[in-house]
Amino acid sequence: MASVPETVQVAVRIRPLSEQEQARGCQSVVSQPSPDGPRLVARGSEEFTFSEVFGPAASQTEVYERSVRSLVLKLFEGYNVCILAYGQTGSGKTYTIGTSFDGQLTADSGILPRALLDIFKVVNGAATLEPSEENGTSYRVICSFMEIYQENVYDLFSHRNRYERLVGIRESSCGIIVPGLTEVPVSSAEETFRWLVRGASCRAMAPTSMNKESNRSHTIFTVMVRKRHRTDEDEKVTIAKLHFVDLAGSERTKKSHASGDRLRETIQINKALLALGNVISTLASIGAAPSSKSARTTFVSYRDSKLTRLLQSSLGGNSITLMLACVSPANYNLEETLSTLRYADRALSIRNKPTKITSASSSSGTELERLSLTISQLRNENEKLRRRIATELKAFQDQGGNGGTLQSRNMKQLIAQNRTLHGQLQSTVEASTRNELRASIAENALGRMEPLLLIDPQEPQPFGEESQAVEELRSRCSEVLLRYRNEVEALRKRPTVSEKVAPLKYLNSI
Ligand SMILES: Nc1ncnc2c1ncn2[C@@H]1O[C@H](COP(=O)(O)OP(=O)(O)OP(=O)(O)O)[C@@H](O)[C@H]1O
Repeated sequence: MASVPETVQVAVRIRPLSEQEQARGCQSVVSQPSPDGPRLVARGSEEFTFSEVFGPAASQTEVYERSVRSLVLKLFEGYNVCILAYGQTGSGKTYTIGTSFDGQLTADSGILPRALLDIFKVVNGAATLEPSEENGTSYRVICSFMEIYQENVYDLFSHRNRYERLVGIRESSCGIIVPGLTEVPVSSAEETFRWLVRGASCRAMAPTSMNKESNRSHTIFTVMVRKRHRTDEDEKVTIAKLHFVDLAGSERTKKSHASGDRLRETIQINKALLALGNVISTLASIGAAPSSKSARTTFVSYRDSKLTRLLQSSLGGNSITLMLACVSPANYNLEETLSTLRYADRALSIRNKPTKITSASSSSGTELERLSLTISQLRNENEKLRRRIATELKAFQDQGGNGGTLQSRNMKQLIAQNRTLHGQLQSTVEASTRNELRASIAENALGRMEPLLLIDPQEPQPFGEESQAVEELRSRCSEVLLRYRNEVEALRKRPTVSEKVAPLKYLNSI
């Protein structure tokens, strides 16, 4: 099995000179000393080394095969994976990720539709990773699509109008969650393509001086794969997520001559990218000297933007991360290109701790997915216990069932303990199911209510008596919201299944 990269992988892609740049007589100022090597030279003298470098002639297939496919397949081992495109506006991020895919696979299709094809080849049995696991393995695939526009998060799969697509993000005991985000179960690549095309059509887009179809938001397309493998002895469930992050392009306001809405967007985009840059710099300094005192005490400011909060587990967290840094080769863009390359160079030092997600305490999955993991874990533990008791009981009976010996007393104790634990286990699973379902329902309701409380600056605002009525309604909604939030917090503080069944560990160690 291939090893897991522990630092963020960084691949740089140099796009070809655009027609506009050629017409302006721009020169290429970025080159590769050797065509397939990892080195790159900018301005003739500044040299960088990355995990991979793709020149202007590199095809979409080459980028996918060399840098992405092996990471996509890590999903099936239970690892979370994040692929993140970064770069100046118009540098080729959306082209490389394939967020603007039109549903037809061609040589120009980006890595996202290619990854979906590979995922469903495994899920639908056309390709197998581990032949021994062929039998008894089942999969469930769920996808979601969100965008961060001007520090608001929108659900791109929602059927509602733009304003009602707003969702909140929340920190929970199992990481960052987005309550109310639409999660769609999908069963084929084609079905997922349709969702991708539909979601992408709702993205905030506008022409800029650098790109006539510039994306003005950051998007995150997530594919979650739940793999359940059953054997006669036990059952293993892994849940892993693959995020495709298409960041909005950085842009110098002076150069773009943006004004009005475009200028406001640019300022917000640059602010979020600055927050991301700060997180990368801090993590890079920690990664460079991981055992130093300062590394242990340094604070990483994930909370500075929604983007960094959502990417927290991908940067310095438990996932395998690939940054695709996209650059223009034109001398006209040299300053932005150097800035992207320095940003990417720093990201190379970030250390992650990729972890397989097989336990119910994972940060992956929906509430119900996590619950199903818990139940499966408990079922396994119970099954092992039953087998052990059956074996010992048989040995006891084979010895004539002499009830007077120490062994028989131990056996009786063990059987009584098993009965008690079995009862405890049943009631804990039931209680946990009820708590988790109630938390999930309350949280979803919370996610739907919060956007209603926000003021949409684009809507005409009420005044006079109407404004007073709206204010009252808003204040009543806030109270309900607060009640919900307290309820969710209280539910989360209740003992978890693993805390309640701690005696099992004692029994196992007998
Ligand atoms: N490697 C490439 N080969 C051919 N064309 C490319 C390549 N990279 C980008 N392009 C073209 O360049 C243009 C800009 O690319 P794209 O929209 O992907 O940029 P972007 O970085 O996503 O920009 P923004 O941040 O403004 O959304 C598109 O017309 C795209 O087709």
